[in-house]
Amino acid sequence: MLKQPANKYRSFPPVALHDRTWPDTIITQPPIWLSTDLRDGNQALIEPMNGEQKLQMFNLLVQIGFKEIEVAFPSASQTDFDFVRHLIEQNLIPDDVTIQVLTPAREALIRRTFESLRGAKRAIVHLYNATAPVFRRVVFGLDRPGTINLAVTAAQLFNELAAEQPDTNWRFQYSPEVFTSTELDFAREICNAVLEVWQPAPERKAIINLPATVEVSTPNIFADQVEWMHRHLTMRDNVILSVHPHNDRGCAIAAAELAQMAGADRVEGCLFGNGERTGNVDLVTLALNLYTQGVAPGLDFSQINHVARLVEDCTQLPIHPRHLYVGDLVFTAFSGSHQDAIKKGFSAQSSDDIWEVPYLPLDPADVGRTYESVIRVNSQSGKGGIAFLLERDYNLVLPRRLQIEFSRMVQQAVDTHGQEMAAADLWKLFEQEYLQAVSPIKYLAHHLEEVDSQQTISVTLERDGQPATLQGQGNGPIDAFLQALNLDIRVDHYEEHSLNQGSDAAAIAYVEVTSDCISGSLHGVGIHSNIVTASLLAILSGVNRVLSHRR
Ligand SMILES: CC(=O)SCCNC(=O)CCNC(=O)[C@H](O)C(C)(C)COP(=O)(O)OP(=O)(O)OC[C@H]1O[C@@H](n2cnc3c(N)ncnc32)[C@H](O)[C@@H]1OP(=O)(O)O
Ligand SMILES: CC(C)C(=O)C(=O)O
Repeated sequence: MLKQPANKYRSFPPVALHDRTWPDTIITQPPIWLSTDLRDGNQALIEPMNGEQKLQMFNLLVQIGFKEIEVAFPSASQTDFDFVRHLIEQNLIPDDVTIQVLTPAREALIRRTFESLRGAKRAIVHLYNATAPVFRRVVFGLDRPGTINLAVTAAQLFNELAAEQPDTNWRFQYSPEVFTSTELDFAREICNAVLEVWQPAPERKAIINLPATVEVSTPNIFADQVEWMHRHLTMRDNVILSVHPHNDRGCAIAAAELAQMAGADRVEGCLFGNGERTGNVDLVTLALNLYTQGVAPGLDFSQINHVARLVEDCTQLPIHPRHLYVGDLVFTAFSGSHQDAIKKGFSAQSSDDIWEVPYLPLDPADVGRTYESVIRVNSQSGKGGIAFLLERDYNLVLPRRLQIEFSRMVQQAVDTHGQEMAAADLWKLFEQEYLQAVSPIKYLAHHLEEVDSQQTISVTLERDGQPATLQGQGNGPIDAFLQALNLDIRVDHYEEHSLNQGSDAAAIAYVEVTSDCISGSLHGVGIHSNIVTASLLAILSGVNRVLSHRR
């Protein structure tokens, strides 16, 4: 890399728009959406879609709710031309959907484009030519008037060819390609010249589309450019102002949002940001950004995984696991403090509240994702996440101090194996550590009697493989059992809850025990359909663990 990049690259000049209004605007409604997955998205694929894939994608876009879909560059290839014919001849375009096609400002290609649309009920024909100085100089060898002449001549041909097919409801769109690098006064001049030819009317608006063909500035500058055009275009009332951001600096989403604040009525882009180089603006993210601001986007992503898999099939491009809203990991927290806050957030959230679960800007259920993957445990996790998984999948509501104790064991296990632990792995470890702690003392049976509000217990145990029956008395079964055991072990804390519902519900008991022969405390856990038996099992689990942890 250069030590002095300024010798090779220059910064983008700001727009002199000191009374800009867009910073104070709030987006309260969705833009008109135009999907260009089948055109700009398609032209960026290693292998462009075949007719079957194009149809699959078209049907998906219709299902999602797009009303304007750029379906092809008909003069580019027979596949594209045939696809447009197929849609029209097979009557596959719903009445509320308008197809759009793109053509450069070249006579033969414009004629071929109109030919592809023969018999269409409605269509948007989209004309483009590059207008930025480097293109005028290097690509076309044209000065400003020459460039305007190219666009105007093409626009006139649009009028003529449309007149030859009067049964079609035509709408026209013009893009000064590379608008972002075009002088604003020239962009205005060429757009106005094209509008002059088309003479749009309120019931037949023209679309002026401002492409960030290459994103070259911060999004606030793009917003200034859009606001400037919004204010300076003639016939603005008869124009739908559209934007077409690419993502070269990674700001396409911001650019599209600020552009809407600056006056854009319409946004062109692709699902999941497919498109030339770094992609077109991601329409899924834009729509869900609106949704999480409480604005209905008019596009349905309630089964986002289905959309993602189909798009991957058609484009042969994988979606990154961290891709906004859709990636496999975007609703997943591994880190302990995040998991703790999410767990608490879920408990505090009720279904009719404003969504306020920490770290989750969107309820995964709204896009058809389950809560399954929200919390996953690895070496970065803490007690909150572990407790969440055991509660969600096994109905365990672990006392806080047991959470702390068990999370140390989990930490040790993930440190040793270096791998994620699923809920089933956590349960296995929990079972091993607490429920299978049956040595040296194993419970076999008990009998309990109450005499004069004193409990008398007779317990049959196996100690080091030898059967033994012990008797004890106390003011409750736990007290009586501890008396019967006659060990240096105290129960400091006891909790119990049912694991499932109904008459065959099992109970789980948790005890925290202390002893002079260990430092601190340890927990024991027991599960049984009889609540007293569950408590006795929990005490024995605690006792066995103390005996095996003895100093
Ligand atoms: C930013 C965008 O995404 S714009 C859309 C870009 N998409 C595509 O290019 C995909 C489809 N394109 C194609 O299939 C082909 O490029 C075609 C069929 C359109 C044209 O193919 P060819 O005739 O072989 O020309 P080629 O691809 O080399 O295009 C360059 C020529 O078109 C001219 N050209 C480029 N854009 C335009 C335009 N918008 N209007 C008029 N002429 C244009 C160039 O000046 C150049 O002309 P020259 O040959 O006289 O120097
Ligand atoms: C044709 C135009 C709209 C385009 O695709 C671009 O400039 O990126």
